[in-house]
Amino acid sequence: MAAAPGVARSRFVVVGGGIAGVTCAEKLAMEFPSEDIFLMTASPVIKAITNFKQVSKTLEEFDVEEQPSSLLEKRYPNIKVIQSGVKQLKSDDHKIFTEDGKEYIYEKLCLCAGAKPKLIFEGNPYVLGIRDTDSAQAFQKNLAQAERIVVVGNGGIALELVYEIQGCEVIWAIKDKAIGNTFFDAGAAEFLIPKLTAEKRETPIECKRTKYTMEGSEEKERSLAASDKLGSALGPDWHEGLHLKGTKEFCHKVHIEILCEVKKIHLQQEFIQLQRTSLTFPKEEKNVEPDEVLWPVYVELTNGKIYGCDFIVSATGVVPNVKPFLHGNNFAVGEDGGLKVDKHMHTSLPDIYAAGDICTASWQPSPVWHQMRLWTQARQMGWYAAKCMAADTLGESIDMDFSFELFAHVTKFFNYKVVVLGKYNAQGLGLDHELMLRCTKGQEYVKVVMQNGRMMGAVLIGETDLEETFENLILNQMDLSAYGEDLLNPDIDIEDYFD
Ligand SMILES: Cc1cc2nc3c(=O)[nH]c(=O)nc-3n(C[C@H](O)[C@H](O)[C@H](O)COP(=O)(O)OP(=O)(O)OC[C@H]3O[C@@H](n4cnc5c(N)ncnc54)[C@H](O)[C@@H]3O)c2cc1C
Ligand SMILES: NC(=O)C1=CN([C@@H]2O[C@H](COP(=O)(O)OP(=O)(O)OC[C@H]3O[C@@H](n4cnc5c(N)ncnc54)[C@H](O)[C@@H]3O)[C@@H](O)[C@H]2O)C=CC1
Repeated sequence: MAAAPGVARSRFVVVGGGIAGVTCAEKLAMEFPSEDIFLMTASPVIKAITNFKQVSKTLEEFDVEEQPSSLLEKRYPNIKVIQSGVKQLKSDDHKIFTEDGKEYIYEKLCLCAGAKPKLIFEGNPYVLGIRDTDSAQAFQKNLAQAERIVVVGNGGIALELVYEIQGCEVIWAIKDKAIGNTFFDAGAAEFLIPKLTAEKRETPIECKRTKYTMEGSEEKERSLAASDKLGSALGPDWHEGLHLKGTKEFCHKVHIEILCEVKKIHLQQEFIQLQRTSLTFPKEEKNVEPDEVLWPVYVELTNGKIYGCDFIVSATGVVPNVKPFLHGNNFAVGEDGGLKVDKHMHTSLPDIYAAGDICTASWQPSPVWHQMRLWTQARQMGWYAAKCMAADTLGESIDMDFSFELFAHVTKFFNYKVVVLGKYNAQGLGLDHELMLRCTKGQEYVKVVMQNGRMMGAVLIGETDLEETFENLILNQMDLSAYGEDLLNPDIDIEDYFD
């Protein structure tokens, strides 16, 4: 049936031009070459995966490029990119409405609208989040004039920032006892800390990849905080094209405040007032210059300390972008605010799927897989959601994708290769587990998590070359009790052992 004038109809509509949405649209375009696939996105550019490499059964590596949507349409002529934000969904009528006043009817819809930074003191102009190209550039611009910043949060972004920033004092405020709590335990944190104090060689700052920039776009004056535009999350090595340098000549100067949160943020005037009454300035702290100036803003921590700074980076996690889709639609939403999806990436509403950062995996997972909002999972979910949409359309059955058998992530922190596998931090294992460690200072840190003689997870920092063997040992759940500590004995070639 033809759609009414002003209304477009497509069998498959995907919302979101990030990794999840683009991968989903590409896979649908391959499965249904004679169907038009509509890809709606609020951002003017889309994310494309290049140089995809399957490192092992479950570990994958790739680059992410920002590209004009015309390139995607050229690669897949049956993908039509519609550059407009979705402002409303009427799931009962299978309709979506975009910001530009248009209406679209779908048969099957996949929501891949990502997430946005969950900021502390949201709305405070001195608090910055980092998510997309715009916010990263706003950060770089502000850093170029900064002498001291406060970084709050202890996950991926904070870890990358404190290491990359040069020429600016960093006060790093973390809730936990040790750094990097989302990826490491205290032992790994100890291994990494010396890198924060080491003098870092000044590397030439250059763009590793050609990045697409909007033609004719002029550099606008920005306020401290970036705009509210919904861009896609940044790609691997996002900081390599940025000049993350403050005004000073030193490399690293990081002071870590543990077991604390931000209690209050005072503007300069408020601080001056308060100083007259109760608050006092920070005393002598390691890696903190004595204060001789007044700062634009002051951060009061729950441990009673107050630090002046130029601005604050809130690297405190993300919240899924569900807002435009919830009104009038009874979606089941997870505790983390994401759209709950079942083992076929299906939300609780008919014909609506979700993938990537927007969704909350709500199936019974494999004992060694868990969700983390990462680009590998965004790709895998987008791909698998398209396969599920295709199978439902064709009345076929489908098994869960193998990528959800084992949590596997490879990345880089403090210039070390980092591989995390399975329940690498003994997540959900309770007290009933054992840890085995091997560490050579400055070179490698290997930790395995064992339960009932079986390997459940591992953290591998440095060039350990153990990822494939450990991946297999976790996947096949072999009883390793007989090998004891030999499992980590560097004099034994573990790969031969298990051949
Ligand atoms: C600074 C930073 C560093 C990171 N580093 C790593 C890393 O090293 N390794 C790793 O694995 N992961 C990393 N991540 C996480 C990773 O980038 C994300 O998990 C992943 O990109 C999510 O992809 P997505 O497609 O689900 O969402 P997004 O990339 O956020 O894309 C969402 C898309 O939806 C669009 N959109 C939003 N709302 C609407 C709407 N209403 N209508 C239409 N379109 C809409 C947006 O414009 C965007 O195109 C990092 C994230 C950040 C911010
Ligand atoms: N190399 C990698 O793999 C990277 C991955 N990422 C991913 O990008 C996403 C966003 O990164 P992050 O913002 O770093 O999120 P995150 O989820 O990795 O870490 C959030 C951190 O903030 C802390 N936190 C939360 N609320 C807080 C509060 N009120 N006060 C103080 N601390 C608080 C948490 O304890 C946690 O340490 C994540 O999904 C992350 O996994 C980001 C950068 C690098």
